[in-house]
Amino acid sequence: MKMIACTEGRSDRVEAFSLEMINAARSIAAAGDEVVAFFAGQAAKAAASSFGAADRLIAADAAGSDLIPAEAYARLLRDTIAAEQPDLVLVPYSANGLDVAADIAARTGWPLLSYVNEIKRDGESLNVVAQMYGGKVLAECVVKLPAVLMVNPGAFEEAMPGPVDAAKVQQFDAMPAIESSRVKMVAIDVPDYADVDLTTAERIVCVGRGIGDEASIDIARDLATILGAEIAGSRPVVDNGWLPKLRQVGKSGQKVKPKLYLALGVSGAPEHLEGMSHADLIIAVNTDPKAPIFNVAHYGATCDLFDLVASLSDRLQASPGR
Ligand SMILES: Cc1cc2nc3c(=O)[nH]c(=O)nc-3n(C[C@H](O)[C@H](O)[C@H](O)COP(=O)(O)OP(=O)(O)OC[C@H]3O[C@@H](n4cnc5c(N)ncnc54)[C@H](O)[C@@H]3O)c2cc1C
Repeated sequence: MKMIACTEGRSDRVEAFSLEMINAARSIAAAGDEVVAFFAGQAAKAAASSFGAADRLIAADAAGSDLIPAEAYARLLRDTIAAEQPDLVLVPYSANGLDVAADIAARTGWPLLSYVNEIKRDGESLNVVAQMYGGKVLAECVVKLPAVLMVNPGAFEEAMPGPVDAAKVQQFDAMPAIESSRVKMVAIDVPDYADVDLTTAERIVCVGRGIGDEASIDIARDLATILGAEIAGSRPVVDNGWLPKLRQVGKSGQKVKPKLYLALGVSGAPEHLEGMSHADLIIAVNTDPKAPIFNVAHYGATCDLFDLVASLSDRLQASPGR
């Protein structure tokens, strides 16, 4: 079986979820199978020095531009699929991947399964566990190959980074596809980290919509201060203007990996998990025992966050240093 693991990166860095796509393919590869990493973007050199867990790398080098629209990425991937004839294409659930996976499935006629968390091999088919309803329901599916799977970042461990054998790197110019693309990506707005950089925080207290209103964030902020943690929020909290955008965790926010992640009133939608599921220790507080955040939490409390935060803050203040 031949598998293409789609990867991404910008400037001189590859996205961590790229290594997860390679590992997802590796996890179902049997002897004699081949895992081919596909990359399109400016970070082709970084891809060649990171994706050694794949058997080969096909890199479409957008040397002059970080602005690669999904339309161009999909076209480059389609050409690669036509040349390689893979049995399986793994695409990350990313802004780019959302467009690319649909394009590939529509044009090849292959089935597409989205929000994939688990993949097991069964002869010519795959048994796949995919999320539905923001992760509240898990669907067990059997899909015949060839197929396209859009895999949730955070669902698989990252493969060990390392260089790809130079003889196994096939590089070509992505610029013609970018220049002829009907969609032009004009700019990428990178956040200014002068205020806070959650990506380097060791402890994070994250509030979700369960916090109720802006004023109530103060009780979580006080707990964060006691814990020496940064305060963060899920997207609805940020969309409501209760916390600044730089403090949003998730797909369209920051990807964090603190030693402690305390999630208060966060449901654990896939887009949120993408930003925090690799934290060393996740503690979740939610009144709903079926909240998907408990699927990734190491410890969980099914209770009202206000009760827990109040008594935890009191206990910590009563015995500092514990
Ligand atoms: C393309 C795209 C990108 C996205 N990017 C992001 C992103 O970067 N980050 C992000 O977070 N989301 C993102 N989302 C949104 C995501 O799908 C969810 O809607 C969002 O994460 C839900 O936020 P939440 O958990 O705070 O709210 P909800 O899903 O409303 O959950 C609130 C939770 O609080 C619990 N609760 C309520 N009251 C209490 C209480 N008193 N005590 C304890 N628990 C309580 C409830 O049981 C519930 O589980 C994105 C969505 C899309 C489509």
